[in-house]
Amino acid sequence: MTARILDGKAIAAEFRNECAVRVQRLKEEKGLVPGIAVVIVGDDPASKVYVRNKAQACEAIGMHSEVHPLPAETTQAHLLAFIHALNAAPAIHGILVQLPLPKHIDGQALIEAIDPAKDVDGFHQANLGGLITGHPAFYPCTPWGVMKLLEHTGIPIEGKSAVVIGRSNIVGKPMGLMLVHAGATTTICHRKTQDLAFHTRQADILVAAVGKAGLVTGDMLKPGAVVVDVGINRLANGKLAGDVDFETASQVASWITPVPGGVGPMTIAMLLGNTVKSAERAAGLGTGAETRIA
Ligand SMILES: Nc1nc2c(c(=O)[nH]1)N[C@@H](CN(C=O)c1ccc(C(=O)N[C@@H](CCC(=O)O)C(=O)O)cc1)CN2
Ligand SMILES: [Mg+2]
Repeated sequence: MTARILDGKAIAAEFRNECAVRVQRLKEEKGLVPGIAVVIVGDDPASKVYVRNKAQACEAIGMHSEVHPLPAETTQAHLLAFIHALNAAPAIHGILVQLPLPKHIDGQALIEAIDPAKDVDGFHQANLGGLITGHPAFYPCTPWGVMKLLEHTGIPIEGKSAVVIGRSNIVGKPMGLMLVHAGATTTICHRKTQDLAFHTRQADILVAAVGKAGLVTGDMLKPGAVVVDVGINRLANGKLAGDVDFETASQVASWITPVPGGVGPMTIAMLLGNTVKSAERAAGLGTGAETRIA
């Protein structure tokens, strides 16, 4: 079998176009421009690129975006005060703090300081907790993007066996919950899992999100599996690689995401979706139902 490519770049572009229409509607009907504020602390080169890409994507669909670069030595107290000011800013509908943060910063405390109604990353405990009942204000962007990619295959999730590798708060755990809500029998594997291949071979849907280049090889897959690679690993030669060994996995899977061009672009597109949703709520438009996953 040679897998079909789940083209995140193209699917993200389609979704951004839908967001652009919603932004236009907000402007015309409510005179409101959705606004996002991104806080970045320090000089992490990859983070700077991601933040720039987010700002460009927002501006391209007519949103207001502001990036607040702060020096690595910024104090926790200053950051908290900064977030409180953004919470109170009426032109800002979405706030995010780019991760990773410098070691002296308590990132979770910053996330908890964001108004959950503006937490467009979906990382606040109120939103992650809301995933249990299926009704968070916002879904975390990466797992929500994965759900959109799965939807694109046209393969029903209900009743399928899903395996997520990775148990982070921002990808693995919310991913598992979203798959459960969609009706998959879901296993979350992680670094303590014994015999990873035993689990992955049961998976109709496999999501790899550990940050270990080439961890999943073709022989670890069930033939015909849908394989979604969240990993973005920078190799010594400067190239990017996913957590999945694309060459061998694409011989066994039915669908597979590339790296780059798979999940990454979806993460940014879903951030736009969350921010537009927040602005729609502020304007009294929409019910939120369109972001439901189950
Ligand atoms: N506050 C947040 N911090 C981080 C998040 C997040 O969702 N919120 N996720 C990642 C970084 N990230 C967005 O912030 C992100 C990473 C990668 C991509 C992307 O499009 N990747 C490209 C490849 C880009 C490259 O060349 O390096 C791809 O996969 O095609 C988008 C967003 C951690 N921090
Ligand atoms: Mg990708």
